Amino acid sequence: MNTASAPEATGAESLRARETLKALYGYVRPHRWAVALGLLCALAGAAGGLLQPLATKTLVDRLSSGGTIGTILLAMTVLVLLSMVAEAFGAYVLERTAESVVLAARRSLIGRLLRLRLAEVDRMQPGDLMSRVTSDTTLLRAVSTQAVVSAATGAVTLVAAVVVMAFLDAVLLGVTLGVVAVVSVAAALVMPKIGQAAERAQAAVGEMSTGLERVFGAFRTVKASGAEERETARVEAAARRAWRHGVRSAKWEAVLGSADDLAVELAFLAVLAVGGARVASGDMPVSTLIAFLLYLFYLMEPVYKLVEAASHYQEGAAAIARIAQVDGLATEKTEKQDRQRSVRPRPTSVRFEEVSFRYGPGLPDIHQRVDFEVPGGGMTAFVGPSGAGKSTVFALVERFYEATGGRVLVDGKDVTKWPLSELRSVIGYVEQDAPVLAGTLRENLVFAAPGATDDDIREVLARTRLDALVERLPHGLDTPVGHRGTKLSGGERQRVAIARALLRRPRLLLLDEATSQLDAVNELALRDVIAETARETTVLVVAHRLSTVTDADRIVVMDAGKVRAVGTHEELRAEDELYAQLAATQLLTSAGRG
Ligand SMILES: Nc1ncnc2c1ncn2[C@@H]1O[C@H](COP(=O)(O)OP(=O)(O)OP(=O)(O)O)[C@@H](O)[C@H]1O
Repeated sequence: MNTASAPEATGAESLRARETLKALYGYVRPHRWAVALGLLCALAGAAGGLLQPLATKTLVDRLSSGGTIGTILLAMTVLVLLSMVAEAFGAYVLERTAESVVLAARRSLIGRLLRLRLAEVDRMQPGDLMSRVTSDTTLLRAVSTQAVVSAATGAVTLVAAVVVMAFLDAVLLGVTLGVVAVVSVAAALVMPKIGQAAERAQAAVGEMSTGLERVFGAFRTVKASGAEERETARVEAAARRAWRHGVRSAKWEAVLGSADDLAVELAFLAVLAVGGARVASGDMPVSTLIAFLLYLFYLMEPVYKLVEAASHYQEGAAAIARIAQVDGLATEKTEKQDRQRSVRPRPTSVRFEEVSFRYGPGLPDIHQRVDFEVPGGGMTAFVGPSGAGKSTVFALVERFYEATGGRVLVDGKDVTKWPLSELRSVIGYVEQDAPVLAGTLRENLVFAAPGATDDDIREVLARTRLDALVERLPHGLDTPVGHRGTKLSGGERQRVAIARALLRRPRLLLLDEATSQLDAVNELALRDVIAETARETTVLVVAHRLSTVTDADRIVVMDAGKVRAVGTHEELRAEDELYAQLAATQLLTSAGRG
């Protein structure tokens, strides 16, 4: 059997039991009064149960002495009803609280996930991160309230029952506890196995989400590659792993569940034997034996509760460990800020001072002492072979990653000194694959500038030549564009992405040109948009088209993580061998020297 790979399975081990308990307390703390109320109700219910055998003993004693039993019967009925009401109310309070714990955990996870640093997201799988929000938090439901209350009521009622049993007959209690102790040791050995299986099952659920996310992220490619069956098998394998570990957890839970039954059954037989002998010898009245046996069955309840609490705890601890891993990931510090959109903004300058950068420890240097200066305004193109580090320049300007050496300055100020949200608010960024989000065209346009007015939108639509498209669409701006904008053409998606960036009225526009060639009309339109924008904004373009560079005020030629030359098209064509080679082909990046 394949027992392999639960990539995150070490989580529970790494998070020590004390930390798990601390984290659990953190979840319960805001709801402690509700949990206390639930506990009180559960205890009231349990107390009702605890009094029953004593009432039964009194009833039997009265019957034997020929007394009346009406009042006792009435009292027992009221007791049963009251304890039922208390238990039902307590259960509701706890379930409600459990949902609130899940909500709080989800809210904090969601808030955290969207603020994660890009380097962390590069390391993790988005599908797995999603499953922590959807699936792992669900497991908190039982552990945060039910397990806490079950453990507390179980412990209290167990002690109370033991005290009453000791008062009834110490010898029989000794027999009972002896049997329970033996079975408890066996149960304690089983516990960690449940936790381990639960964590592996949750990790497999994460892998399943990762697989699905991968498929839907490239749905057409999957179909076009005829990869449906292979991808189905991949996701199914994770589903089967989740099943296998789930079943393993169920098996140990069943063992644990029967262990508590066994404890009580064995204790019952032992008490019956020893107690029967003592009644026969006249050392003990029969009513005491009956009451003791009833307590023994009553004991099932707290023992069952303790076992249930323990297995919920094992499952919950697995979830807590996985959630805590997200808490351990580095996030960005962003502050909310009101943007001033009315005034025409001043273009910013950009400067790289001897910038070195690698994407992570142990990865190669992508930038090696990159140094260039771009004054405010105008258009600067970055060219160079594929992988030279051009898009990485943009990632560092946006501070998606931080330079490992040197400084990146925007408007003369180190990007690490800018408040992050302020830095990004002056930048408009168009990614290379120009992502469009599910939703309407309008939602996509105002995504980076939620306060944009209809006039702003109209102006930008005209500039990006999207007005004709809007007129054609059945619901105009309110037409849904499909998952990732699949209902738009590639050129339209790119122009939507540019319009979105322009609506932000950026002081600096970062445009990572798509490698695909646009048709002549679109190319011309795009060229005009960039030229127009460059009049009032600093525009940096990772250029893949000759037309873009011939228009540029300056061109930065990059090669293997270094700036090789800076100049205009004419200058570079005459002076730089690589640039001359690149420019000789229409598609600038394909002439890589490899
Ligand atoms: N998130 C990342 N993690 C690790 N390595 C990365 C990451 N992003 C990019 N790289 C690596 O960094 C190098 C430079 O990438 P970059 O995207 O800056 O190149 P580029 O010059 O823009 O290339 P292209 O013209 O093909 O878009 C590449 O070799 C790439 O493999």
